[in-house]
Amino acid sequence: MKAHSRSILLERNTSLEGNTVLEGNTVLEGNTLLEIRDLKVSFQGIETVNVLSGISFSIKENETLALVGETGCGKSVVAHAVMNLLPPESRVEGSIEFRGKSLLGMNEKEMAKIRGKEIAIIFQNPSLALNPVYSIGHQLAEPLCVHQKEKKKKALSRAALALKRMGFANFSECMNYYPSWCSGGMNQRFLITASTILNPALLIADEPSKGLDKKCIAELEAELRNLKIERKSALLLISHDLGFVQRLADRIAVMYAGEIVELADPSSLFENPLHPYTRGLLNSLPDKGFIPIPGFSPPLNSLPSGCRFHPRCPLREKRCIQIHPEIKEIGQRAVRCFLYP
Ligand SMILES: Nc1ncnc2c1ncn2[C@@H]1O[C@H](COP(=O)(O)OP(=O)(O)OP(=O)(O)O)[C@@H](O)[C@H]1O
Ligand code: NI
Repeated sequence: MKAHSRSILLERNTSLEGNTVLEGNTVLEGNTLLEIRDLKVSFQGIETVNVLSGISFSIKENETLALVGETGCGKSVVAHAVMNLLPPESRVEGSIEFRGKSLLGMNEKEMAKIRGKEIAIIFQNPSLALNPVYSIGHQLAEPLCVHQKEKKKKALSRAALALKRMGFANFSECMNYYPSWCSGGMNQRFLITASTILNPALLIADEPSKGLDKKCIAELEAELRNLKIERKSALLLISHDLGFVQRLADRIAVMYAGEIVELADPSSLFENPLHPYTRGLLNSLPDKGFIPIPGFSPPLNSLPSGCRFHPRCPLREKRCIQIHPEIKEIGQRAVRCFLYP
């Protein structure tokens, strides 16, 4: 079966059966929705900084893939590259395909048709993403008018229905609220309603749980799970919160200093982390004793030679200092480390 020869990082649709990914111990069937291949992003300023190097991964229909890693490792840049929202001073190489179509080659008009409708994003700061001068109802109805040419009245009633479906018992009242009247948690839920009102095949959520209290995080988690189960959406989930990611993701990609160092399903990753950085990251969790990884992530404009993690790695060998390791596939997972030949 061709599916056996596929790559774990890049799962191409090579057979009519579609591809499979591991979800815990169960196998998910589905077609590849998003495929990122050897993505490189640099920013040109006084000096050129290579922010992403050789990022490759794919997301299937209905799959949740999480990107985790310390601040500044490049998670949001991946999200912005997919949405074609990087600033003009950026240089992008590699390929990003959505349903087999290249997103990088698209002009703004073509991209506008995909944004919101096929791929939606929840940005890192919900209060900034909602417009303060329009009511929630207006902001929810607008994409329906723009993308689906819906009449205002019908769009408003569909918007109210979307809020009801999102679990707002007082959905009619919510339609008239303004973002400044509402809590961060509530705005985050409005934003998810707005982002998913057009039923996108892929939702990108950049730190959706940031700044929310425990109750709001639980609600958010239930909503994201709902999107997956009821609407069959795929999700690219970016988060610092490893517990949140563990509960929601089908696969987790661990990033360090602009590259993926490990990719695995949550139970393999949490029970048997392979990369020394992943091990360090897990040991720094409260229930594992809060042991921080010594040192800091290297600045992206002066990366160390060899393995980017070697200055902080307790297991480094001579070759780690000299040679940059490639990412290698081991069964259903992938790791970038010489410990795994
Ligand atoms: N427009 C830009 N110009 C120059 N450098 C940038 C630009 N945008 C991002 N960067 C740099 O790219 C690197 C990756 O940033 P990014 O926001 O993707 O990190 P992140 O992993 O999302 O971090 P966080 O967890 O804090 O959100 C950072 O070093 C950042 O300073
Ligand atoms: Ni970010």
